[in-house]
Amino acid sequence: MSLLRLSGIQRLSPSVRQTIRSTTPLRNFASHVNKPLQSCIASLRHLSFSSSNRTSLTVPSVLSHPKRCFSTSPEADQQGRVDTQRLDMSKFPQSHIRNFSVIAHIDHGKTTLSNRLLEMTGTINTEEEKGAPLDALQVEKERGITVKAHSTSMFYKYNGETYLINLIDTPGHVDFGYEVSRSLYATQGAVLVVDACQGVQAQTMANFFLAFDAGLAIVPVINKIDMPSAQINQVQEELMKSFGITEEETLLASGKTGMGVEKILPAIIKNGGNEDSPMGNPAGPLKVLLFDSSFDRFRGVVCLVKVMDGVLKRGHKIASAYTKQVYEVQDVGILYPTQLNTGALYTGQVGFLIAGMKTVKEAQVGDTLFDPSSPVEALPGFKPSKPMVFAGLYPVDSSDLEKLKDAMAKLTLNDSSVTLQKETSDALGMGFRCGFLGLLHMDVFTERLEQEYGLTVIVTAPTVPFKMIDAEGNETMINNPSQFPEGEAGKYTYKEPMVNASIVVPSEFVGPVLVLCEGRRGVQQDMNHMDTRVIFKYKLPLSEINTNFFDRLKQITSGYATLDYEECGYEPVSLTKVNIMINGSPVDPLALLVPRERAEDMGREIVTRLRELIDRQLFAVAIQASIGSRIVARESLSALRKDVTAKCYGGDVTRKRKLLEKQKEGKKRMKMIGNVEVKQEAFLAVLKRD
Ligand SMILES: Nc1nc2c(ncn2[C@@H]2O[C@H](COP(=O)(O)OP(=O)(O)OP(=O)(O)O)[C@@H](O)[C@H]2O)c(=O)[nH]1
Repeated sequence: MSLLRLSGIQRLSPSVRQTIRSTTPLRNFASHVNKPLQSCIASLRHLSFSSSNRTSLTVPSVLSHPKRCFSTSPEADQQGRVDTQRLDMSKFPQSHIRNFSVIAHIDHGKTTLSNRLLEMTGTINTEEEKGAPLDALQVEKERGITVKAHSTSMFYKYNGETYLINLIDTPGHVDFGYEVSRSLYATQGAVLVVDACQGVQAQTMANFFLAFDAGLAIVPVINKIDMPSAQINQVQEELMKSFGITEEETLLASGKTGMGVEKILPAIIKNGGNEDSPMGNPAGPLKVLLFDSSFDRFRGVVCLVKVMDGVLKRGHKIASAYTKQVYEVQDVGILYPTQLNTGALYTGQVGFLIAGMKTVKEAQVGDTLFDPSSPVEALPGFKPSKPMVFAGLYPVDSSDLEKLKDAMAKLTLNDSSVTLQKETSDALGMGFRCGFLGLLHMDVFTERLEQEYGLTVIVTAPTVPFKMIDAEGNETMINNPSQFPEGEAGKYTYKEPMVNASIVVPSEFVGPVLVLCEGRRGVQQDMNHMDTRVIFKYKLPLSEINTNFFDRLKQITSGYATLDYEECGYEPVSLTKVNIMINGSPVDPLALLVPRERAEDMGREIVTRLRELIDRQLFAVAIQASIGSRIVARESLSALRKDVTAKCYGGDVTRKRKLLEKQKEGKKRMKMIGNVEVKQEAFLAVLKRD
């Protein structure tokens, strides 16, 4: 068995190359395929996916450090466990280190498989630890999704030698793609997990090409082979057709039962050989890549680092290339799976670092840390993640504003991709305009506010960032419909963010998917057949993807379609604002920016939907949509008071109180707009489209 890696490019047959070229949704991979390896590496060095939100690699780490050092490793027991009390990290030279990420489409079983590996190597032992050590956030456990990449080290004995293996479990959802790209930067290999029932899906392709472009060794694993509906042969064919991965290269496993999992670590060690151990100069001046950071209430900022050259030791001084600040290393070690102080990390090793940084802003992801007495050239760094969805967050109870501010400040300590700005709404009072990576990211953030800080918030209709351009060509970003210059809109031109979307769908659903994409202003770029499935590539406005596109896609394909997308620049749009009024008063959080040609239809659709979402009140309610001063739609709610206690025969006070309490509970996520109660669903009515 051999690992697929950069040098494997030449092995690909012309038909496979063609398939990769035509089915590659996200990168211009084809341009590297036919070149000799040297020029291929040279061009990879200069790869800069400038238009990509997901991709932030610029120079694959494997290419930038020419030296390696080999010697022997320390003794471990048969399972690979070492005496953590006397752990000497200097005993793990580069030849005995493997750093790899686990990548896959969402729900294909990365976390389950990663946990199996930790169990197998004795890294986790107790039942509690086996729970879900790699999905640490409450929201991750509850939803069964990974939101943040999780790094863990383990020891593994192979052919009498102990290896230090660092595994990074990455999120599968497209919103958190930036976590995948920066994780890949700290690794030399990637385990590509593919569900045996679902086969190659949209994020399988996106993540494969991220890893492939970074020159990583790829270990393909067909997972969930215990499932009765597993179609191993078919998935194998898809891997061959999509990526040129042969049957001999593929491992079969089940993260759930543990079947076949024992072959994964040997594959990572053996097949890559020393070629896949991390490079770097152990005798060189200290150079450390900071690839992730989090905030610990007790310990301050915890950085995740990879030592590129030299040795990182407790007590030594380090400087940040980004902030120019100097710190003293207070603690350094590996995550096993919790922090284990080792006093030092050596070239090629991945672990944590605590250096008295006060906020995560000081711990800029992609930063280079070095010895201030021996300055080094900074690593190229990562492109910062850019928020693509903006929404207002308002406390249901206005007196919670300060609490909300504090809670958001704390949450953003751990999630620097969220942007915050104070805003005031006529209808909702004081709140915050927040920028998120996508709708799931927004959902997770608001859920964490509720779970971790007990705060209930109203989220207003999300909008994408538009560009407003004046006659001189000056650009202003518009993240809120209230910034739209209604009276003088004609003085400006507008641009909207676009995405390149890849959709994988069974052939029988081609028709409905075409109709959906065209209806959402999509322009087809490509369409390819892969056995019984079709891969579409569409250029679509991001605002269209954000309005229940994925839900509709799932509905019309009986749940089979998968979607991946990445930002691909801005295109002109003729923009206008639709205002919504309740009983004659404009409700600013319900306003939306839409293409002029769709504005009237959208106004009508939203007013109809709001009619269903706003409860009847003691008085009549009029809901209207207007464009400028022109009313384009109107719906009315007649007066009615729903008496929830009507069925309680007079005397039973306790029962009556219980019902009223229940009704109160149901009103929790509501806001009074004028004298009309508007519930959370109404604010998100704009997200729904037929
Ligand atoms: N039958 C079976 N089910 C599995 C296997 N591996 C994972 N699952 C199930 O598949 C679902 C998703 O598993 P996860 O490990 O959370 O998937 P993931 O890829 O980490 O998910 P994200 O990080 O959210 O993308 C869970 O319900 C698992 O129990 C397997 O080998 N066999």
